[in-house]
Amino acid sequence: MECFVLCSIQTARWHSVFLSISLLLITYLMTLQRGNTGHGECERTEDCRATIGTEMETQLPPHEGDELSVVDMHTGGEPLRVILSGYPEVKGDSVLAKRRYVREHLDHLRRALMYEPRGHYDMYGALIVDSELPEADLGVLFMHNEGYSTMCGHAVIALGRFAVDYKLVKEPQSLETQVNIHCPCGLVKAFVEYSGGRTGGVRFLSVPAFAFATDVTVTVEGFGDVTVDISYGGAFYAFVNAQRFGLDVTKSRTRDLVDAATAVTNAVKSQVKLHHPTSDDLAFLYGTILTDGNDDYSTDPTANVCVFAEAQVDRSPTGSGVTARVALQYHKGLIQLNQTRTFQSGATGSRFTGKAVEETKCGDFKAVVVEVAGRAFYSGVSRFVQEADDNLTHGFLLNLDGGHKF
Ligand SMILES: O=C(O)[C@H]1NCC[C@@H]1O
Repeated sequence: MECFVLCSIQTARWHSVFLSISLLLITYLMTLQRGNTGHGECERTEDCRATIGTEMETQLPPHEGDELSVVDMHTGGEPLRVILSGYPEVKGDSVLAKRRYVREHLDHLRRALMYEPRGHYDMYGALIVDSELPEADLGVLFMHNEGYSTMCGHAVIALGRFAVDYKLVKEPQSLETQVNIHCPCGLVKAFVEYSGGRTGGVRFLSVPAFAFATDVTVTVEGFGDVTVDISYGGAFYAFVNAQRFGLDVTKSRTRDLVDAATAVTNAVKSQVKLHHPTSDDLAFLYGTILTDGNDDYSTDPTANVCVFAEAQVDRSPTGSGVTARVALQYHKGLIQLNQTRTFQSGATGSRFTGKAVEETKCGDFKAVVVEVAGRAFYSGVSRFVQEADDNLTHGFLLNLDGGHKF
């Protein structure tokens, strides 16, 4: 009897321990099933994910000020961050005046979008603005790691698609839709392929391009006297065969190519005075393009690497650089009108084509209209925010040689 009672009590104890463990286990499993997210209304993990997804689309995290929304694209690997919202009104009665305005009053937004943590050293951006030209479909300001460019071919190729896809121009009627883009250097005409409801490759006719000076000798720190050509394709570039530095644009270390090109840029900036017939705003050296030296006409591709702004490396063959290089080749009698050449990026191997299509003038310079063609792709959309107590929110660049830049 005594044993029966004791044994019953013991059995009851075991039952209650078993029951408690079971309850705990069931609660734990239910929590797991709910995703343990705090979204009590969703019963299953998939429902919770869907709920979070919907909320992510509509709800921003804690922040102060306006969000900055963008569409990210790339052309031959070179990024283009197209800014959709977040900028205040850009004042100025011309695209060039607007470029001066953003440099003086809104540069913190360039740094926020181009620099880390939202961008990176080699990020590139486009801000769509109104144009004073009646024939322009849109105006654009270009931005990079140092400031604001006057021309950007890879961006024009991407913006051509963007303008059609985002209905900045009327519905495409034919296999090619024209988009007139007013860049700081002038009106650039882009032609966007359109078929089966999708936009595709883009060709553009740039502003008059000309050889500014050939066989100019400058003294380059670390390399001695170097002979360069200087040409304009909406922006000024110095051109040098990479062999001069014992380098190969497709095989050498990018660091070595950047160092040589940057040294040339510094030398030309300090030793050669540039001028442009239509505006002083255009009269500056944007960068140096190292080439493989294959400038005689050939159906084979010719490679180059463009180092522009503050030692920024173009992943694409550089639309404005191709324009300037074609003008230089034409000036030297190495190519004829309508002879198409293929230009390959030494950085990624991506390709553009380029040809001179018409002779023209730019002030006293004999110039050519150059057509460049390439293809851009979409890579994403983002909504960026800033928190007032984040002291890195305005952007910074990590300097590999030490320190950082804000
Ligand atoms: O394609 C271009 O013309 C541009 N790419 C980056 C540097 C140049 O602005």
